[in-house]
Amino acid sequence: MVDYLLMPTISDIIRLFKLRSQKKLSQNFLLDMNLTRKIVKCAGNIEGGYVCEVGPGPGGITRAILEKDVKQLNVIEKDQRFIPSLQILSDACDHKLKIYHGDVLDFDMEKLFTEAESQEWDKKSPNIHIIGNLPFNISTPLIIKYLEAISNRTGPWKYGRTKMTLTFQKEVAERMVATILNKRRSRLSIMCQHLCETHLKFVIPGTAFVPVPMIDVGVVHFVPLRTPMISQPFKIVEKVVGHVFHYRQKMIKHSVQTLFPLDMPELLEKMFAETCIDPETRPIQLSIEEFGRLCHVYAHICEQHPHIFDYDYRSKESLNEIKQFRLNRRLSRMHELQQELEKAEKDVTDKKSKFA
Ligand SMILES: C[S@@+](CC[C@H](N)C(=O)[O-])C[C@H]1O[C@@H](n2cnc3c(N)ncnc32)[C@H](O)[C@@H]1O
Repeated sequence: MVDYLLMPTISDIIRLFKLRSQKKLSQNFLLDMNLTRKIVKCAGNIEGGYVCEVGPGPGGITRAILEKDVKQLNVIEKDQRFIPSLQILSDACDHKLKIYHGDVLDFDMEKLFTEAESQEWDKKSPNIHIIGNLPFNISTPLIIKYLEAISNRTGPWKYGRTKMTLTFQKEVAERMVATILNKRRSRLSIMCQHLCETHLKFVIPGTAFVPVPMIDVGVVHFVPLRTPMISQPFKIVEKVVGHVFHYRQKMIKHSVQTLFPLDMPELLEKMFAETCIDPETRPIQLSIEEFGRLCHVYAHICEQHPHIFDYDYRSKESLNEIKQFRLNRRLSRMHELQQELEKAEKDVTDKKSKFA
């Protein structure tokens, strides 16, 4: 156990190393050990376990993790300025703290846990944990990266259903746990909940951080599900869910259309006919099971038309096609109106000649 009485406090470290927070790295520190301990408590029993902390900064959460007598704590920090103070902590705890200087977005975590005991996927979770007060600017891409790894059972999920306890901007955390019909329901709700039990544990007011950010922060705990709720590859689910929420307030017939070229209307029809979903539903009204049906039909369509998966309605060619399609539709409507007008004029002329 580390004797913190002999260690500089986190505030001392910030002062001694003249560490001014860097906005571009979303540095908002937690100096209150009661809060850092509360975050670590949300991770469950980590004693004797292998932990990876993302963005340790001056080490508030790091200390709270070490207090739990873990077997090994790996930390990944991008800002070089924190490395010397983390090194002091590592020396004080018999080097069970391993420091990695780098960017967590392209860090291969799999290698960190080779000594840990793995568990079969459908058994209990291994004693491996990912914990972090995440930098807000990378928290969404990072959780999407981790969800993809969960789906593929790679990285820390090669060892079983590794749990995560991470912080997010409160609104983002609320989106992750939002259930059907909740106004916060979004792409993140489906992506998180189809792969994990996702719990918002508690909210930390922005005033608890140094410097104080403009936002409050939610602590979210993730436990991967034994069986994903949507049994399709991550990329298919990500694409369908992303597109469906593209027009949040509109009926899904508009957003689902963006998955397909306009000159293949039969594919859009197939999506609704085969899923038995009303095209006038709004995205937040769909259950995960209904998203699953949309993903299955979409995957089936992609098997039959392999180019469909790469179709991007925002590409220059697609936008030109959409413009051309709309122009043609308008021209044909004008043509119909002109024909109706000519017919009406002819009727009037016929009637007039009848009464003359
Ligand atoms: C919100 S602060 C949290 C610091 C500390 N854990 C705490 O709670 O006081 C985020 C930390 O992540 C680090 N960081 C930012 N971007 C990073 C990245 N791409 N990879 C690794 N660390 C990063 C920052 O330097 C900072 O130390």
